[in-house]
Amino acid sequence: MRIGLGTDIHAFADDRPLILGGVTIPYDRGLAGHSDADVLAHALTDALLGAAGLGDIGRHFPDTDPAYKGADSLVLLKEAYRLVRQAGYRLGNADCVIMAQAPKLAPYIDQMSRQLAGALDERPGQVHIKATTTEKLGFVGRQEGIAAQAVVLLTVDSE
Ligand SMILES: Nc1ccn([C@@H]2O[C@H](COP(=O)(O)O)[C@@H](O)[C@H]2O)c(=O)n1
Ligand SMILES: C[C@@]1(CO)OP(=O)(O)OP(=O)(O)OC[C@H]1O
Repeated sequence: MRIGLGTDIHAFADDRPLILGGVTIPYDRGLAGHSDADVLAHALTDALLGAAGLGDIGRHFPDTDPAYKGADSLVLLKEAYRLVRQAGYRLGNADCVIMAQAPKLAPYIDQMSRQLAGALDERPGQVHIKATTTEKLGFVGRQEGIAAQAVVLLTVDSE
């Protein structure tokens, strides 16, 4: 088995949709980024790449490349996992946490699991997601942005 850790942070921005785990969340602001700024999908992508020893999201999908401007992060996640599978690994499970003071994310968590697992062609039960505030502390608490972390376990693919 191999373990991987991913962390990502994006600042809030006006006039952007808020997309987390492939789900568009109704809110008055979104996140700034070169892609759709799906901070959760990016953290999971980095965890998968890290576990397989394949670097990070910026190495595979640079934010200097116009091809990824406005990119759907689920497409990037899917491509990263294709590389992970090609390297001979398969997802055991992922556990993720979103740090957001607002909005309330609990109603959307199951949908995010389905979206992320769907992009990987794996089962929703393999991608667990949680949300927490930071009790109004720090940049998350001041509602300046959202952070996400993910850990994954990969197994050696026996197929
Ligand atoms: N953006 C968020 C943050 C948290 N939740 C849910 O609320 C619970 C309590 O959060 P605390 O930060 O006060 O511990 C947390 O366990 C989540 O279920 C949420 O839905 N959206
Ligand atoms: C996804 C990419 C590429 O569009 O851009 P961003 O949306 O800015 O996201 P980030 O997590 O800062 O880095 C990865 C980038 O390469």
